[in-house]
This record gives sequence, structure tokens and C-alpha cells, in this order.
Amino acid sequence: PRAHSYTKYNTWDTIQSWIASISTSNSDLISKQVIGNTFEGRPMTVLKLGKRSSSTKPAIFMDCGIHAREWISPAFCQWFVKEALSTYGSDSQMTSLLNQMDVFVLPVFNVDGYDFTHKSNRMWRKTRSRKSGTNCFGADPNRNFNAGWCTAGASSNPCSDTYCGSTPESEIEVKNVADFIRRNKSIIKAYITIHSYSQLLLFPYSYTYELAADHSELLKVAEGASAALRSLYGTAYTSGPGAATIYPAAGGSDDWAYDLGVKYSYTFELRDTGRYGFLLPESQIKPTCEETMLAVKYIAAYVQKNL
Ligand SMILES: NCCCCC[C@@H](C[SeH])C(=O)O
Ligand SMILES: [Zn+2]
Ligand SMILES: [Zn+2]
Repeated sequence: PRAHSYTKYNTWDTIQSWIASISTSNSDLISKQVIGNTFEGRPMTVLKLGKRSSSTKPAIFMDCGIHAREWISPAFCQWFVKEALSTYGSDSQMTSLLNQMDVFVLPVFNVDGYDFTHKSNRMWRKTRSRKSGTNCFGADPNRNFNAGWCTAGASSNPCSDTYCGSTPESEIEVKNVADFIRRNKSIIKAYITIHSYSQLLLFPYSYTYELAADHSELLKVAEGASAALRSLYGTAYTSGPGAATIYPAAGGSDDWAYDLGVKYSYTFELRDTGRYGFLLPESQIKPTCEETMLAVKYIAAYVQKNL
């Protein structure tokens, strides 16, 4: 596979090789676990970052690449892993975070779709599952979680880009992630899912306009994280509950995690606001990842303080 670069949109083969090498680079700080395979049989590998400990530590779960065409998202997860490993020991906050907590990172959630965008259709969004009765492929994994499933902002038409699937968790990729989070729900204190584009920091709910029980706290943290992000290059984010801030959208991973009991549940929509959209130039990977690190670290620090 082609050489890996943190400032390029790496192909799946290159990312897979990177996962293999980085996960064995520092056995005291990182390990990997395959949580299942995709529809087409590709492995879904979660990287566990954190000072190795015999006792169970509280954790944060972050996924990237749930939507295939949002290439800046997997780029950020790769950047996060590199930053965590390279600044542990020198950055006091990252050192404290990885000593006290674990961070589970799923660099590419929708692996089949991501590979498909490199090889066939750059604008593909969904999974690549096949079902009888239709010639259309895939379901929107961010409409397939069991949270107000298919009640708003989703379609029951298999050819729609927001097809909710035949049942909740019909997509094996969604089931693999939901099973992992359910298995670890007693230790997972925060859920962060990375998308693009629009420059938004969203939190529950999207399946209803009702405010979440923790609305004011979630908003406060989101505003602090957005301010931290803006402090670097002035990139302006809007924070708010999904339904009112972007659009109603049921079946989302953030709403599902929140209702499972993961209080700090956030969806990032990274750069930009439409000039390039999903086709964000590689020249913007570095600044986008640097500013997003500040927001994610802000959230992580808040979670840590409130353990
Ligand atoms: N759970 C829904 C959060 C708000 C919508 C996020 C966007 C990311 Se492309 C979407 O899934 O349409
Ligand atoms: Zn998305
Ligand atoms: Zn988006």
C-alpha cells in the first residue's frame, strides 16, 4: 500500500497497514481490538489509547468515517492517535488524560463505504450492504441506530441516501459498534462521532426537538469546546442540539449513546461550510486537525474533571 501520511487522505489499504503498525508501536499506550467485520468482510478495528493498567479505567469512545465521503473525518482520527502517542509525557493534559482514562478510537467506521469512495463513487455516503428486493446498496449508518428509529429525517426508501435500514442495527457495522458500546457502557463516559461538513458541534437530540435532560450542561461544554477550536485559526462553529441546529434526524449514534446513558455525546461536523464541502483540500487537513484537537481535548478535560 501507498505510504501513510497524516496530511493526506489515505486509502483503506494504507490505513489498515497504519493500524497494524501503530498499534504495536508502544505496548504501554496503545492496543487494538477487532470488534467485528463489515458487510464486505473488512475488519473494524478499535484502537485503545491509554496507559496500560490492570484495573479498568473510565473511557471515551470516538468514531470517524461513519459516512464514506467525509474523508476529513478518518484523517482526524489518525491525527488524534498520532498526537496522543507523540505528546504523552510532554503535554500535561494528554498525559493526565491517558493516565486516568482510556480513549477508544475507531478510525474508520464505514470501511466498505470509505473504500468505495476511493475506488468508485467519491460522493457515496451509506454502507455497501445488499438486500433482496432492491438494486440499491446500503443504508445510512447514522439513521440505523435504535433511537427514534426512522421517525424523522430519514427515509424508508432503500435508494435514499438517508435510508434508515430494514430494522434498527440492520447494518452489521452499526451492530458491531452498538454491541461494543453496550458491552462497555459502564466505563464509557463520553461518545464523540466525527463527520463533515458545516462546522457544527451538535449534541442530543436530533430525533426530537425536546431538550435533553442535560441540555444546559451539554451546551455549556459545546460552547467551551467551540471557543477552544476558534482560538487557533478563528474557525467559527455553531453549537446546539441537532434537531434545531442542523435538521431533525432520527436513528443517530449520538442520540442512541445518550439514551444508553453516555451523557457527554457529541457529533462534530468539521470544515468547511460549503466552499469545498466533502472535497476539502488536503492542504486543510493539518489546520482542521489541529483546531479540532483543541475542541476534543476540551471535552475530554471536562469529562475527566467530572468523573
Ligand atoms: N444524530 C444526528 C446528528 C446531526 C446530523 C449529523 C449529520 C452528519 Se453528515 C447527519 O447524519 O446527517
Ligand atoms: Zn456525516
Ligand atoms: Zn455532515
